[in-house]
Amino acid sequence: MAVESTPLSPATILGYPRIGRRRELKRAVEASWAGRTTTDELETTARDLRLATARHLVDLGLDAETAAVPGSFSFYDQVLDAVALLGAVPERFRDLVSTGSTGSTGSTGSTGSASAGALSLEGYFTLARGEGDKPPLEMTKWFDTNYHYLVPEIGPDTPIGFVDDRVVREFSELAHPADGGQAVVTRPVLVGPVTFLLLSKAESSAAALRGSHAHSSAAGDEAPDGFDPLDRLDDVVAAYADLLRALAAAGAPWVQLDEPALVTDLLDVPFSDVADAVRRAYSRLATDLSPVPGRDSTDGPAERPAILVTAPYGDLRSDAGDGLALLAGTDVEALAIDLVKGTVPAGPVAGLETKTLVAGVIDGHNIWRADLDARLTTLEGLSALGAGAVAVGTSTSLLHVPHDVGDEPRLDPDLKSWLAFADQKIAEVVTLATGLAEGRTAVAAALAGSTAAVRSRADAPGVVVPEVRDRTAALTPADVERAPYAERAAAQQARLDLPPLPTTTIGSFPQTAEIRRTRASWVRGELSDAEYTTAMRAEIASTVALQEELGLDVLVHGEPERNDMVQYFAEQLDGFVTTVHGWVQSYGSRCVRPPILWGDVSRPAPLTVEWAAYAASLTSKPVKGMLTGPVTILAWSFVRDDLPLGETADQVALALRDEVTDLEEAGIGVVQVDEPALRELLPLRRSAHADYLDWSVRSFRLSTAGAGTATQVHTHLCYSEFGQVIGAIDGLDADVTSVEAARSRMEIVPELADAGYGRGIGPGVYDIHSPRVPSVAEVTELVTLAAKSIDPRLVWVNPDCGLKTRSYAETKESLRNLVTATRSVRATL
Ligand SMILES: Nc1nc2c(c(=O)[nH]1)N[C@@H](CNc1ccc(C(=O)N[C@@H](CCC(=O)N[C@@H](CCC(=O)N[C@@H](CCC(=O)O)C(=O)O)C(=O)O)C(=O)O)cc1)CN2
Ligand code: MET
Ligand SMILES: [Zn+2]
Repeated sequence: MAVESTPLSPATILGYPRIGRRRELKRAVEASWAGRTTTDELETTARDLRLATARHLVDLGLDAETAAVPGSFSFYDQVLDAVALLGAVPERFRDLVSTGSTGSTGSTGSTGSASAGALSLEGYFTLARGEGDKPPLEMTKWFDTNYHYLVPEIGPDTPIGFVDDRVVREFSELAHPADGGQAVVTRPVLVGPVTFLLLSKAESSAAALRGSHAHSSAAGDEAPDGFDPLDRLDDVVAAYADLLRALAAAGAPWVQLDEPALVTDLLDVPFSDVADAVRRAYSRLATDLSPVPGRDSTDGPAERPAILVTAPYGDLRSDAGDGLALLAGTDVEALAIDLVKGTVPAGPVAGLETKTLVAGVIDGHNIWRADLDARLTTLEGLSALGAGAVAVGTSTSLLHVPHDVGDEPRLDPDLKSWLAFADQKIAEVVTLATGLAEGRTAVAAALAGSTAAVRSRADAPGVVVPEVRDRTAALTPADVERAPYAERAAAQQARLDLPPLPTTTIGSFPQTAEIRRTRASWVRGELSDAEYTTAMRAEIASTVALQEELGLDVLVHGEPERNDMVQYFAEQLDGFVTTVHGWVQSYGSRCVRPPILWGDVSRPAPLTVEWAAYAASLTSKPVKGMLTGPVTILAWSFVRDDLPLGETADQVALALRDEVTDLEEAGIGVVQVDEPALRELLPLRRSAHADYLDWSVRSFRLSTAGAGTATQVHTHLCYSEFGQVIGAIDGLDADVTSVEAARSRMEIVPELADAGYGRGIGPGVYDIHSPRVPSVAEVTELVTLAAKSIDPRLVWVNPDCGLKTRSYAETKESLRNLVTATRSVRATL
């Protein structure tokens, strides 16, 4: 087998959506979880999907033989896949592991402390979803995206070995398809060893014994003294070496190792430590293992495939150090760099002369059709770097974009001509590769089409709306200021008359299958607008009645009318369009359809007032109006690339500001503006933080500062490691801030107090990511803890986040316990 001679294809992508064009994988996975199908049936569906996808990518122009097609499938998450590959299972799940025969070709368990064993597919899902009293692996945002990965827990004794050859089987199944049809030689994609460990948290042995789990921030806090997951690098690398041997034996010419940890400063690891780890890992994998047969005058087979290391999501070079020079200094055969977010040096880079440079010139994280002419110029300029070869690629995996613009018949044709989803991006990559190899004339028609689309977009009505621009241009510092907090707090208490430790929820109540079915019928035209409104009002009425019965103090309408907290707003604002099939995986089987923000934003009519006012008409308790903030609307949409984000944020903020005024006029005295994505949009490089925090905080304040003194403004943040934005939380100037805190046992409260935060704070006492019902004792303890760390008059009691993904049974019981516990603590104040 002439594996050594396969050069990497000149046109490739770093990854492709795996959920399926019609969310086939989501449906199959959820059916299997619900027990409606067996795991064998799930495996079959997944295999069919992988085969069909690989052949589809070949049809789109990726080469079937030169590893152009990435093997980037996952049942749930690529980081969890690495945990399974390594058998790196936390103590509390160790009973799920079989240590006997694993069915693996290379299950030598290369190193090992505790014996590493393979997880079944059910076991794999159990790590993701928890079971009984065993909480799942924690979930957190993947770089600056709305994708969430599962956080590995690695301790000094965590088993680590090559225990699961799923990747090898997935390669072989496409290289030698059982149906005798088109074979595809893929490039298996794995999280690289350095990134894997940098994203892991230290497993606390104490927590492992208790069966509870260590908290998210300050990983290592409870872990054995001084242990750092990176201490296990040699073990992880040894297991990867075994995997690479197995892939080589199966005939894989290339493998892709993703190392995005190299583009961020946010992991709090000095560059010198990262550099040491990279050098050590890749000297073992790339230098010590032979990529060609017969090295050292032996007749041995190749020991590994050629290696492509990728660094998506940002710039490899920063003030901290030069990650490009670092990678170029290793013996891997190819490097992929992000040329959408990253920059290139002007001159040659030592070490690149023997490597293929995969130039990520097509944006994997946004949906605009590329200016191919400009991108070709960038590609031509890369010759200055002195790489052995240049291939064309995407900046990131295409995981973050929907499948196909052709699937959106309802989009305006002009607008459609400006867009490229995953399949269109593949065509762009292929065109650029042809243009680079054969010259511009070979792709003249495609270049002309791209240029025409870019021009038509720039000139289209709605892209620039003078009235919107005039309004943002006229803003003054006074527009982001409210009266002093003390004055507000007094006016609000006089109006709302709340008890100490007021109880509330974060907004959504369970999105039941019935609500979704009703909306689906309405979207299909089977229900009239009036019938749909009646159904949603009935849902609101029952949610309000439930909250009254439970004895909550500040009620919500429950958000039943929202398909999604961002899509719902985008559907009603000018400047956005939404899609029908544009699903993107957010985590596991959960998907979102990010709206497309294409023009200047304005609000043609009120967005939420009718629903909130209806809820308020049903109760004498205060009802909290519920809006999504400007930063989160941008973070979870595809944003325009022709206007600075800060300016777009101000446009959205002004639309929300008008909504706040309308809510006030409808008699609503409490308004919450959610900003769960404040942390997510934080730039990966520290040098960009001040500017980001400045515009994000300003736009939030712009959206809320029109509120009167007696109107109580709440905000809600979640999915956050708060440390990096703690100053910004104070800067938002909300009267009450609710935050995720149940799993970290309220640690955010003293942190906020130390940072000088002195307004209302609602640390979550109920972890809504799990079906577990918190007991009265547990909530009592958490509330007591919070009231000890900050002035108890500031403390609110609420769940961690909205209840939309929970069932009514759990919700009722949990909220009942929450109210009971609060009353008992109140009695002690
Ligand atoms: N945009 C966004 N990003 C976010 C969050 C969020 O809420 N929104 N939360 C965080 C966590 N991420 C999440 C992402 C998705 C979901 C989620 O529940 N997604 C739903 C889809 C939500 C939705 O758009 N629902 C639509 C469409 C629902 C649907 O699939 N309908 C069926 C038909 C309905 C039926 O007959 O049952 C269909 O189209 O086939 C609606 O309610 O109208 C899912 O994957 O299942 C939850 C959390 C972070 N990022
Ligand atoms: N108001 C929203 C809800 O309760 C906030 C969610 S934050 C992801 O669902
Ligand atoms: Zn939330």
